[in-house]
Amino acid sequence: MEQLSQSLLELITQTATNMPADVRRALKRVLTMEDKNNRSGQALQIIGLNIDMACEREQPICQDTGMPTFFIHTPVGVNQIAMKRAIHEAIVEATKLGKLRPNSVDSVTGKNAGNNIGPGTPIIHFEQWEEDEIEVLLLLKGGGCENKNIQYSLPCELEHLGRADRNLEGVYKCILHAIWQAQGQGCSVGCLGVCIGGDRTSGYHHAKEQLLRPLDDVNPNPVLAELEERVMAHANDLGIGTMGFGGKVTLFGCKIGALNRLPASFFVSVAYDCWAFRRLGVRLDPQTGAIRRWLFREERPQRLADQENLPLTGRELHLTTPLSEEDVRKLRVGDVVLLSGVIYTGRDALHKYLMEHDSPVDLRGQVIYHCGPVAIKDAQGRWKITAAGPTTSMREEPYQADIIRRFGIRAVIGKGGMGEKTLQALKDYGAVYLNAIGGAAQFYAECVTEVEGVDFLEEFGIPEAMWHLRVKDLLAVVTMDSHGNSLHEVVEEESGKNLELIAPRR
Ligand SMILES: O=C(O)C[C@H](O)C(=O)O
Ligand code: SF4
Repeated sequence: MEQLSQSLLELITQTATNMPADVRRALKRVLTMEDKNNRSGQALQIIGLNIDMACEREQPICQDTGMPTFFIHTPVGVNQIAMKRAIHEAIVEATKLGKLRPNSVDSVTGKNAGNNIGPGTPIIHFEQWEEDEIEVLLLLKGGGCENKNIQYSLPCELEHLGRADRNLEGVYKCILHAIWQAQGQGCSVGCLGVCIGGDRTSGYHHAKEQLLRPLDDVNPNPVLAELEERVMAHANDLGIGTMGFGGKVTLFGCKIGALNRLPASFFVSVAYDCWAFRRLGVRLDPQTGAIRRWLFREERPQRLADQENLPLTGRELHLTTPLSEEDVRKLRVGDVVLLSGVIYTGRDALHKYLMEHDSPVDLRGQVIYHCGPVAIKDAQGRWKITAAGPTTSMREEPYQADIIRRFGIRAVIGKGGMGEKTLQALKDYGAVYLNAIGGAAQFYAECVTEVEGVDFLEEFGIPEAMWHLRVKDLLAVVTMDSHGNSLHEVVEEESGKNLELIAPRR
């Protein structure tokens, strides 16, 4: 098995950087469904462009390279201990090369392992089979969409939908509710893996297994096939749209499986995957570990975007940091901004820290970017940002208003929107929320012209550190302004009403 580790490294690299063929086909269709001149359409164009850039550069599609989850079938007699060792080797190497972000954090100490190895990471599921090849499927599912997974225990009451009973109608309601509760926070357009039944653990596991099915297959169970079709026919009437901007497309796949359950339990487990749906596979020679063939991978993928640069409308507003109150008060929901100057990344660890400590830099008039980049050092020892899309902002809701007030921050860039407390702070202190396009890590890395410094690297690790980034023309949409308007509130409310129309209460 001398080639095994190298084959696995190729699998990891390709999965992080090259979108699967079936997902490309689905997204290509999605791209034609939205008008390029509206917010969702422009976001989709950026997503298409980002997928092309990632593939050409062999760099991560999204900076969150997710939880490496392997589903492996081996012929009887293959040494699984040796395979596990080879997987670990490949993961460490892929992390060094910046194909994976260091994503494994000690849950007790908060320390980032730095190499993606630790208790529970990576996840490896082995099974034996009677074929004479090894099959390795890899799913890289990021944290933002993982946070939007949801498990229902039927019967239950659902907002906007009323009672969900222990039957397929109840399951249908749960699935629609799952899409609705995710809004744009899981980087819609999304794709669902669903399991009806099982227990709490096997339910989620089987839901994820559904994501291993080709998007264009037909469910072998005709009842589930019909349910999948029904979800696909109606989910796009919700109006959530790309990134929750409102629009015609919200979902590009729904795969449903079922497991037997205990009489007392009836779970519906939903695994929500973002548009950055990364899963590929390989068939390996069981003697050498060499790749015999690829699964889901397109040899020479065609470009998804129409052109190499984003077509701008000319209506974009140019802003340079530091921002004044006047700059910010002029902005209204719906404006598209091109931001230049120095911005500071900060996510969970930094927000918690700033609640109790001073900032290492003066943040008056400055911009906080909710972002955990992939960063590697070049040959001269200088930091280079190789992937840098936004992270879900809602996690900072408990802190953001206080931090805006205490430090005089004028803009927050993130994705998925924030809540009422932050909206009030934007109004009270003159600040704005800018929604960047989630997952577009190459598109945003391109805007970073220089790393001017970094704080808390040792303490917080690469994704959580405070990076001082000089950016040029970073594109984002104003979705919460300083006049009390929030696009997220509007879309959530309207899609809630649509939910009531799609599946009437009983
Ligand atoms: O961790 C990240 O960079 C992003 C995360 O996947 C998210 O969607 O919030
Ligand atoms: S940032 Fe968005 S695209 Fe990336 S892993 Fe998170 S949910 Fe997926």
